Amino acid sequence: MASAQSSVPAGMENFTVGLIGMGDMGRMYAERLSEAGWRILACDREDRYDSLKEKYNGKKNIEILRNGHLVSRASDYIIYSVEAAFIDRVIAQYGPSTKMGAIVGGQTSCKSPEIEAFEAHLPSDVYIVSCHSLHGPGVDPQNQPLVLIQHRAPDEALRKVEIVLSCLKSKYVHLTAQEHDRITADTQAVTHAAFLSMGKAWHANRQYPWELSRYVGGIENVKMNIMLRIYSQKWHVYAGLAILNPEARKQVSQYAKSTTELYKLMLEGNFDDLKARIYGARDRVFGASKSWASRPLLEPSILTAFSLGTPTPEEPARPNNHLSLLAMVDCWAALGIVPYDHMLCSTPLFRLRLGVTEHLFRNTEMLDETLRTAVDDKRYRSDDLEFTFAARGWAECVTLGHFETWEKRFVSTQEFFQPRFADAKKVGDEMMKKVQASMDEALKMEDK
Ligand SMILES: NC(=O)C1=CN([C@@H]2O[C@H](COP(=O)(O)OP(=O)(O)OC[C@H]3O[C@@H](n4cnc5c(N)ncnc54)[C@H](OP(=O)(O)O)[C@@H]3O)[C@@H](O)[C@H]2O)C=CC1
Ligand SMILES: O=C(O)C(=O)Cc1ccc(O)cc1
Repeated sequence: MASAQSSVPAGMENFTVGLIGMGDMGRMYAERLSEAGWRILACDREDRYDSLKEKYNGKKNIEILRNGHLVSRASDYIIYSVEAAFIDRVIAQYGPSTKMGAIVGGQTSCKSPEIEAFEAHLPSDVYIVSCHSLHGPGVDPQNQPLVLIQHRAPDEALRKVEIVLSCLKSKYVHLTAQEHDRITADTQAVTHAAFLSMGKAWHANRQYPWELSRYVGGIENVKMNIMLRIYSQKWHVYAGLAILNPEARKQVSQYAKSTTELYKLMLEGNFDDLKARIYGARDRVFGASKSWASRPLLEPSILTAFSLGTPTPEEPARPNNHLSLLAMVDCWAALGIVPYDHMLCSTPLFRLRLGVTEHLFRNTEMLDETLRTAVDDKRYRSDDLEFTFAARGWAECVTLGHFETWEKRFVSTQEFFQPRFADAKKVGDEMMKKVQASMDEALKMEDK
């Protein structure tokens, strides 16, 4: 069964990997693992059996089966790659068919419900080792973090999972389910709230921000690009991550609270209190971090490279008050979160989101100009009002656990920005490559 470039070690030639859910992540795993020589049994919903079978017919060690029962009974390691909101239902359906002694894991972005479902529905004679690739399906997994959760399994089972997934060339991070959920809430949930709100605010004002002025600075362009990238993904990925993660609610609510309080200080024209609050937050979030002290996540030249147009005397660079970024740091400070503590578990997009925030806070002159603009420049008031509404709207949705409302909010804005996604992806890939190269360089320096 092993292919020419097989990475299947002796003794595991007959080891079979089962994939339930052949969406973006499931397909990425199926294709990469099969290329490394592993035998794959995979399924999606039964009505996709014929189309999937045709797509993978006779190719790359992948056999498509009709449903998860057939995958579960014949696989030695089964990965559920379905929507987080369905995980309980799907595991309840197929879990009892799991082969005796097999290893089972899931790819959902939030681990508490997944682990609960495994415990509730899997037979006691199977092992649980879960996983989470901390990147989207279009990103090369090499050197990206891959969380492994040895929940109910001997070391030998974990070792087998490590061997199978080694072909992804990711960096393993071993965590408990609870640690995983805490870290992803502190990093992804907070920063998603910021960029989801940004998109909603622009949409509410019916603005394509890149069309507002002839010169768009690097920081603005990176912000827009990250926003577009988030809205170009499937809604359920971000909804699941926020709504189902028991740790995320507090973070998303605090983000809305921080936004509202900062906005009120701006309306009052209270420069001194705003400055004291933001400087205090900066010191708490960035002050003790060694990596902040050593080098920036985003080289300033990267940001400059992504400016659009050139400032002219008629169209000079226009300062912004960056409420979205100020609120992110205020939120982390209020919750005692230092995002650098979680860099081992950071996604490429998170590094970009933190990088752009860090860029603003590293530069005292720019930060002061931002605070001045916040108080003095009334041209941003309506954008910021919409932004504040948006942040509160997302927080309410997450607190109430309303998936349907969340979907409607997301999809309506997704439709508004749809025409820009293809271009944004090209530029975004370029940005992430540069951030990755800069991080690899920093790691090399630390190793010396
Ligand atoms: N996309 C990302 O960036 C990342 C996603 N994840 C997580 O990985 C998981 C999968 O995400 P992703 O691949 O992007 O999502 P997709 O929506 O692309 O894939 C999920 C697939 O599972 C299918 N499915 C649902 N129910 C069943 C069932 N009973 N049997 C078989 N298949 C079923 C879905 O069908 P249908 O569409 O009809 O429901 C869909 O094809 C999610 O939990 C997500 O949070 C993790 C890391 C990154
Ligand atoms: O938004 C991010 O940080 C991403 O890089 C995309 C992503 C979304 C969900 C995940 O579970 C993992 C990665």
